[in-house]
Amino acid sequence: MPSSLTEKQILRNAVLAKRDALTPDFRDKAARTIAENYADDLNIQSGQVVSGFWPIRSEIDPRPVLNMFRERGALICLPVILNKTQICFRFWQEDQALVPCGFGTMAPDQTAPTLRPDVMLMPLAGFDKSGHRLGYGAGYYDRYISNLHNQGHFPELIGFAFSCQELPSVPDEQHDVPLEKIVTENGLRFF
Ligand SMILES: Nc1nc2c(c(=O)[nH]1)N(C=O)[C@@H](CNc1ccc(C(=O)N[C@@H](CCC(=O)O)C(=O)O)cc1)CN2
Ligand SMILES: Nc1ncnc2c1ncn2[C@@H]1O[C@H](COP(=O)(O)OP(=O)(O)OP(=O)(O)O)[C@@H](O)[C@H]1O
Repeated sequence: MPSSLTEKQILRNAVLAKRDALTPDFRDKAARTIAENYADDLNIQSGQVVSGFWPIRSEIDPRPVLNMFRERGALICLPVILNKTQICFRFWQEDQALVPCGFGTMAPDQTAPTLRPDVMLMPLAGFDKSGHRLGYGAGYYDRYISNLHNQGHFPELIGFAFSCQELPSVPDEQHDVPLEKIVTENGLRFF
């Protein structure tokens, strides 16, 4: 719906400006606070496939949390941009070199196995109190998750963000897949 797309773009610009304004010190502390205080509550089990992301722009850095999960036996994977509509996730082993993958992202090269996440730590521009997520507007995650749902696989979806990215309301379109949880420097919330 064109009116809804316009509204999403306005919200995206406003919330990204807030995220861009956070200081480097605040960002580092937020990423460490989540790892130290809230990562345990996400209850990741050994053997689970967990997708993270390589932070771009002013995104929160999930790497401290991903390292913890890896130490506890989770298999960590990162998104790879395949083309204008599709992403996949490749296994990221400790100390494995990454290659540039578009839009500033880094990911394992094509020799790394493709994995299907059981738990997805989702990057986002904004979120609201009902768990609706606003991305960069490319629809990559919504499309990927809808394909998994069609295959009968329902990963747990966890937003990973700064608390200042909360919006009063994100327009909910039919293709938007809601989050189950969100973790910010202020704690873990369930929807
Ligand atoms: N860290 C991270 N990795 C990720 C995502 C993400 O949101 N964060 N993605 C989540 O989907 C996928 C990449 N999606 C992206 C989509 C758009 C833009 C972007 O910067 N778009 C430009 C417009 C580009 C153009 O003009 O064509 C923009 O919004 O200004 C970046 C990543 C996979 N990897
Ligand atoms: N399951 C889907 N199948 C086909 N097209 C889709 C699907 N999900 C989203 N899209 C398309 O992707 C575009 C962007 O959607 P939207 O604005 O919701 O992206 P976003 O959630 O901000 O981005 P992302 O999922 O990449 O983080 C829209 O044009 C939408 O029609």
